[in-house]
Amino acid sequence: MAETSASPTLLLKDELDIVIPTIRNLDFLEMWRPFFQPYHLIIVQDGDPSKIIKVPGGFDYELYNRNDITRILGPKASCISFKDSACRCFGYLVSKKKYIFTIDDDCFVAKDPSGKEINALQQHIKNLLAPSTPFFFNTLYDPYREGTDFVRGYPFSLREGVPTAVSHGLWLNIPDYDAPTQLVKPLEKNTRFVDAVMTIPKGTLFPMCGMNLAFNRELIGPAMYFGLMGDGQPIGRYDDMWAGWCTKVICDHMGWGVKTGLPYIWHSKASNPFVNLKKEYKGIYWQEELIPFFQSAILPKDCTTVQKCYIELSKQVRAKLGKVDEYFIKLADAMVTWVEAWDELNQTGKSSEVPNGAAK
Ligand SMILES: O=c1ccn([C@@H]2O[C@H](COP(=O)(O)OP(=O)(O)O[C@H]3OC[C@H](O)[C@H](O)[C@H]3O)[C@@H](O)[C@H]2O)c(=O)[nH]1
Ligand SMILES: [Mn+2]
Repeated sequence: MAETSASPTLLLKDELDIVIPTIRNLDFLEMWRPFFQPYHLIIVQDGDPSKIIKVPGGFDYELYNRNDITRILGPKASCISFKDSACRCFGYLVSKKKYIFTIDDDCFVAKDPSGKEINALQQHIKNLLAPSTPFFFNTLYDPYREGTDFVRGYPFSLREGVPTAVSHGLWLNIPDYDAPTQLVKPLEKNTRFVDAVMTIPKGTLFPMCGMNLAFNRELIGPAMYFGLMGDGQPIGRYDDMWAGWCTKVICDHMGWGVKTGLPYIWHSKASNPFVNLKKEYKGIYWQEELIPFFQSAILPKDCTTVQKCYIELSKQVRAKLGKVDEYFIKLADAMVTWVEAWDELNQTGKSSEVPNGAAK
């Protein structure tokens, strides 16, 4: 794909929000300042709403705490997790932009093998603006990157590709391992930089991590619900996994692409594996039933919008996973509440965005 004269990043300066969940602080923004400063930030403050989160000067942002979430959503706030990074999806709800990039507050600028700092946001933008190839795998990976192309035998009828809905980035240093793996390999670091972006083939699920993720909100936003986790819930650290499975099934149905690979960020802090084990353990055996469910999920032809797909999926979750655990009945209800909140905030054009400060 030929590079436009203007850098892709500038093309989306006013079309992309950066969503950051935080229960700590935002010092990490200093390192990202050269790449993030031109963009609007949506900060979702988790935990105690009376705690003051200091935003470094010079950033254009809106900040929402739990009181804001309750004020804006009323009873629908029940679908937004508390005391879990899943709260970040509130930022997707209130954004008015076409694209979202979400990043954790312990993720820093990584360097490529040449020592050059990686502008992760720019790479995500390139990924989202270039088509995907879910129907036929290109063995030279992303055919739209400079210096590569489709290989011999690649059908010309498929070379236009399809719209890209999701760009899933990776992590150097602390990899996104589950608790058991973290426990048995406490010192393992990811030092491998793989210079590749690839489309995840249609019909294939993947473990989506919310740490370094971008998506086309206008396409897949209504399905990017980070499931009910944290306070009062029997499970944690499966919010992004849930969103990844739901969105991949819907992207496959709608004919959109999901990419993974570049960009890398530097993940600095390993969360406590014992705490993580307590959060994850039910998910570790439940997912042996969840994966077959998503692999066999079929969406009817009359599901022509993401909302209709998501509601249909929630019905199938209730019917088929409700017997695994009653949690999935609650989650199916929360999925419906999420779509209702999405439509309420995004059809009336109600803007909750205010410059540089707390929400209205
Ligand atoms: O109760 C909480 C805990 C954390 N956050 C914010 O979420 C971000 C991730 O937190 P942390 O870096 O401590 O967790 P990790 O285990 O490294 O994160 C991975 O697993 C959990 C999620 O799936 C996450 O996306 C993964 O990256 C960070 O910004 C915390 O401040 C919170 O809001 N509430
Ligand atoms: Mn982390």
